[in-house]
Parts: sequence; structure tokens; C-alpha cells
Amino acid sequence: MAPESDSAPYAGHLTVFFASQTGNAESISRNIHEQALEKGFKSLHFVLNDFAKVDWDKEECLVFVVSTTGDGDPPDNSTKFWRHLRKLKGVGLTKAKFAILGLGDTNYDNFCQTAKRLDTRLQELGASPFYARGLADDATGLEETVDPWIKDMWPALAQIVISTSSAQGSPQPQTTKLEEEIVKDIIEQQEHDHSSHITSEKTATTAPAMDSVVKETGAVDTLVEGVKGLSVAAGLTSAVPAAGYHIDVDFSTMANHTTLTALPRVPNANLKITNVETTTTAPTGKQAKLIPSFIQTPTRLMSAKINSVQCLTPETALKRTLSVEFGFDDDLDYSPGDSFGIWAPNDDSLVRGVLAALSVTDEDINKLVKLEGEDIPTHLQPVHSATLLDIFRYSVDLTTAPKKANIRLYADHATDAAEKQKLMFMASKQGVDVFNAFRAQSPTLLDILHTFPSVKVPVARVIETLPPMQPRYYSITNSPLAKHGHRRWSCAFNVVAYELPEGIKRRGVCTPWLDELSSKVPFGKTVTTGFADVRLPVFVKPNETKFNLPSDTTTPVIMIGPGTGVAPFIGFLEHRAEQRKIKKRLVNIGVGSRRQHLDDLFGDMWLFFGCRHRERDWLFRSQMEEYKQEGVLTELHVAVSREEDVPNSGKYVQDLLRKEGKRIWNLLDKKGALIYVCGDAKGMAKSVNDELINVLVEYGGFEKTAALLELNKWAQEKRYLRDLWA
Ligand SMILES: Cc1cc2nc3c(=O)[nH]c(=O)nc-3n(C[C@H](O)[C@H](O)[C@H](O)COP(=O)(O)O)c2cc1C
Repeated sequence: MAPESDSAPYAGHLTVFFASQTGNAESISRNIHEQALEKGFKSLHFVLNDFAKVDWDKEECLVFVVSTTGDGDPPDNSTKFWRHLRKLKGVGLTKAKFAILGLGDTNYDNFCQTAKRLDTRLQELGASPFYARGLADDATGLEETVDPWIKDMWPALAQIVISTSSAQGSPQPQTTKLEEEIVKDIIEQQEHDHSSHITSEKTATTAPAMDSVVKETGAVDTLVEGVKGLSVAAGLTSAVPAAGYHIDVDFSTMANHTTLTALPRVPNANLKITNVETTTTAPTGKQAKLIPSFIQTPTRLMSAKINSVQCLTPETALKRTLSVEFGFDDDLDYSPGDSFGIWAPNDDSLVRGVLAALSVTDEDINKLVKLEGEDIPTHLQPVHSATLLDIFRYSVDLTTAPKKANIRLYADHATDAAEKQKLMFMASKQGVDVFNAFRAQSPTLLDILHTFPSVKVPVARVIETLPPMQPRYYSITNSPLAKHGHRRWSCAFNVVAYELPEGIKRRGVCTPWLDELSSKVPFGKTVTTGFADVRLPVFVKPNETKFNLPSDTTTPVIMIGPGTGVAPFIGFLEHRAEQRKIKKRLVNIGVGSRRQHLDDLFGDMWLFFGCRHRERDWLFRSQMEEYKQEGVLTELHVAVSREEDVPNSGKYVQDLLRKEGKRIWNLLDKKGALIYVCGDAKGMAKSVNDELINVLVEYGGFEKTAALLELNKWAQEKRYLRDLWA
């Protein structure tokens, strides 16, 4: 097979390989190759068995699109390659950077086995991935993963192409039009990577970049330790089953289609629910409130009590923002900038509504059961003795909009012909617009069962096909150096509750739960006593972003965090205030080797904060002003978006960055300041990024594209740190 290439200008070299049994991987890989050529890359395209046509020792950038066939086997047109790969020894592929897109089907036992094996083998041979592996599932539709995976691969690819060329070139690269495009992609990529990082309510993952397209689970494997026996507050809202909303969408286009195609396969039935002991009744009273032992978290699960809750906003504010302090019996090891996870249960009335709609009796809800079966999802495997109530509270996600495969499953269990037809249509390629309109209303499982009441799915099928429950993550807003700091964590968040244009009320999982647990503290007030005697399941989030204060206290920091994005910076400031106190004591008693002025020991701390109205949502205002007065906070810049003519201000944080551009550049250039950005990934982070580029251009003398590259370099060097959420 001759390589396909063209005479595009040299801009990095890419080789796309495929292994395909029925043609999917081949056509997807061809598409990647063609797009690469269009983007100006020099690209080659080969079937894997033609591996010898390229010099593997010299290859620097490889993309593989491989399917799995048989019983987890590689396609026939790659067997020669696999034989060769098995024979290779050592780590001779250290130059090679690769990306793998696997195609498979979760209805088969060995999902995407070829891609997984290839990944492992290439790394054993010394190659390294430049982009996270994508695993596309034919059961739900390959395009769901393939399209975003390809789209987001370009900036990742551009990053290695650029770093190769700039390593060889001058420190201030002469950038081409292509590079300019690539650099824009990098910035977008960074936003994408970070957008899944931390949220004020939505689930967050710190899994590899591109988490949104990598459909693997099972990263959590540390089992619960030492928390059994503590009472936990389950969903407190109400024990009355909710009824669910009717989701109204227009099915008129259904009449135009007699044939439905690309219907996802119904996932295999593996799960069996067995009674643990027929005579055993579930625990009651305090016993019934234990933190279930089947919760799996990435770090040790701990139990927290609520110490205090402050409602930071008045009634007139658009959002209800709470600051909650949790207390612990044991010492915690953390740094300001770290985050923690809370394992919140689904709302109790939703859980009971779902169980009622699935025809589970009140008696059965509370019986102890065991989940068994070969090949059941990892998050269900530790359930050896739990009530269905707890399984639905803590193990499964009831609120994320359904995937097509779920809709297809519900269609199979609809007894009413019209309902079945509608569900099948939504699951098909032809019904994609209706499916999207349906999903846009964020239907819970209860809403689906309410809208299609003839659907009677066995409980085991529901449990094994729902996504796993995810913890919610929050930035820590306090310092371990403060009084009792090692025994408490604080966080700040907006209570997520809103209404859709259709009049449907939606709410988050964790934040309304915390609000209710603390009996909805009145607006603007702080409550420190009278909380229910309950413990909350929490754990430290592994810190992968290094979003922490620099160890050298003289390094200046520029903190940009409007709204609840200010949360980690409040922790930074408390920490610095405590560091200053400690130093002051030491200097005063003469322990300091020199009696230095306190300010010389600490670098500048500049904070850029943004709110709508100073009186309504200037969060942590008094703390900020105090820190400013004490000299902890060197500069405080507050943007106000909904008030006219605020002196020395602007509407948004980026406006203030522009105003202070020259001084910011000096702090960056002369004193090596670090930049921290926290908050909304889409609007704010993008505008701040643009403004920082302007600062580099206007005051640093960079070409625009060189400024983009410089900023990208800073991000890699952890000099420009971002903690963003979608
Ligand atoms: C006979 C057969 C066996 C398959 N076995 C597996 C398997 O073991 N694991 C898997 O993840 N997918 C399996 N699949 C699904 C394919 O990998 C998937 O449909 C893919 O899109 C096919 O891509 P291709 O056309 O490039 O071969 C199998 C498909 C067929 C038809």
C-alpha cells in the first residue's frame, strides 16, 4: 500500500495507522489523515500491517485508529504488526509520541482490547502518549467519542509540533500563519482540559486531559476505611416520593422516517440482585444512617461534621452563596489550593420516586441485598450488603441526561406501542434532533419513567446501566496554619437550583443537600450551632494541578478569581497571614538571622475579584479589606459588572487587568510573579487569557503569536496556573 501524502508545506510530520475489520477504523483514520493535510501537516496513512514502510526509530508522531474484533482480538490487517511488536525488545521508541483512538463495543467482553494492548505495549517500548486515549463505543454511537477526540487532538498535536520546532529554533520563534492557528488551538485546548477540573456543583474529574472523551471508569480503587459506624445524613429533603416531570418534545419528524438506523445495542444483562438473608431486616434508627461501606473514593474516605455555615449573600443577590466549615476528629494534611470531594447522596424524594416508578415496594426498598454477576461495573462490585435505598442514593447517577443506549433499553421495556416507537426513534440516527431536545431538558430517570409510564425495567437492569455516582469537588478556603486549621476545611459555593424555560425545576445534588442539612441558613447570616448530628463522607482530592502557593514566600502572586472563583485565594490569603504572624514572632524575638522588614520576606499578593453589585455579591468582602489593611494583600482590584460609575473599577476582571497591564508586566518580568486563575472556564478564563496576551504584547514587546506561545510555556512550567470549571 502506497503512502498517501501531498506536497503540503512542512509543518511537522504525522503518521496515521489503522487496523480495521469492517472498515470503520479505516475510514476514520483516513479522515484524520485528510484533515491533517488540510491543516498543513505532512501526513502519511498506512494500514498497520504496512508498518515496515516507515522508519520507527525516526517517527516522532504517530496516530493509531484500531478496532477490536472476535473475542478481544486485533483485526486481521494488523496481525503481522502484532507479531513484530511482540518481538521488539528494549525501549527503542523513546522518540515516538503517539495517540490512540480505539473502536469497540461495550456489548463485548473485552471492550477496545486492541487499543488498550497497543497503548501498554508502546509505552513499554519507550514511546509516550501526547494525547489521552479515546475509546469509542459502537453500542452508543462511535461519533459521540470520535468527533470530539479528533477535534481536540489537533491542539495536542500542535503542542508537540511546536515544542519540537521551537526547541530547535530561536527563543522568540518566528511564527507562521499555521502556528498562529495552532496556538489558538492550544489555548482552547487548555480551557477544555481545565473545564472538567473543578466545579461548584457539577461532578468533576481530574482524570487525564480529555477526560470527556475517554470513556473509561474504574480510576477509583481505594476502598473505604474507618468510617463505618458513623451516621450520615442521607437525602433529607423529604421521604415523600417525587412524581417526576413530563418532558415535552416534538415528535412530528418521526412520521418522515420508516426505517431507523444506527440503533445502539442494548447493554448485556449481567447483574443479579440477591437477598443477603431472607430473614434479615435492614438496619433501623441510627444504624440505618451509616455511611455505606461500598462507596469508593480515590483517597481515604473520612467523615466530617458541619461546624458552621455562613450565607455570604443577601436575599437581593442573584445567587445564594454559602461558606461551609467542616470539622474533623483527626488531623488533615493539606495545602491551600487543594480541593476535597464530598460524596453526596441523591435527593431522597427523587430516589423514592424512582423506586416507586420501578414498582419496588416500601418493604423491598429496605431489605439488605447483594449485587452479583460477572463483568458488572466496578462501582457495583463492592456492594455486598446494602439496601436498595442506599444503592440508589449513593451508587448511581439519577440526574445526568440519558445516553442513547439507555433510551434503547427503556424502549425494549415499554409495553405501550406508541411509547416504544418514540423511544426507539430517539435512540436512532434519524431521531437525533428529538433526542437532543429531550436531553436539553436534563431529564432525570424519574422524568423518563414519568414521561413513558409503560416502561417497566427490572431494577437490576436500571442499576447496571446508569452511570456511577460522582463526588462533587470544592476548593479549600482556609489554611492549616490557622487556629485548628488542621481539623477543619471550609469551602464556598453557589447553591445550584434553577428553573428551565419549560417551568421545570432543576437542582444540583450536593449544594442543595448541604443547604438543607444546615436548615437553609438565613441570607447574610452565620450559624454555628444546632446542625443535625450527622457525618458527611468526604476525601482529599489528589492534587494534580499544583494550584498551590509557591514554596518561596518572596515570589509574588497574581490571583484572578471572580465570584466563587475567589475561594482558593481566600485560603491563600489566610495562609499568608499566618505565615506573616509566624515570621513576625520570630523576627521580634530575634530568631531571624537578620531583622528584615516583614514585607521583604513576602512577595506581593494581588487579587482581582469580580462581582455584580458590591452590596450583594462581593463575597468575603470584610476578609479582603482586612487583609488589605494588614498588608497581607498588597493590591485589591474589584470589578463590578452591574453598577454604573464605580470609581477605579471596570466591569470585568479582564478590564482591570488591562488597566494595570504595565504594572502586571513589571511584576511578571522583574519579579517572576505567578498567575493564578480560578472560576468559569468559558467566558472569564478566555477573556483573562486574551488580556494576558495583550499585556505581553503591549508591555513585553512580544509578537502576538509569540505571546501565546510564551503563555503556553508558562502554563507548562506551572507559572500560569488555572483551576477552572464548566
Ligand atoms: C464479530 C465482531 C466481534 C467484535 N468483538 C469485539 C470485542 O471483543 N471487543 C470490542 O470492544 N468490540 C468488538 N467488536 C466491535 C467492533 O470493534 C466495533 O464495531 C468497531 O466499530 C468495528 O470497527 P472496524 O470496522 O474498524 O473493524 C466486534 C465486532 C464484531 C463484528
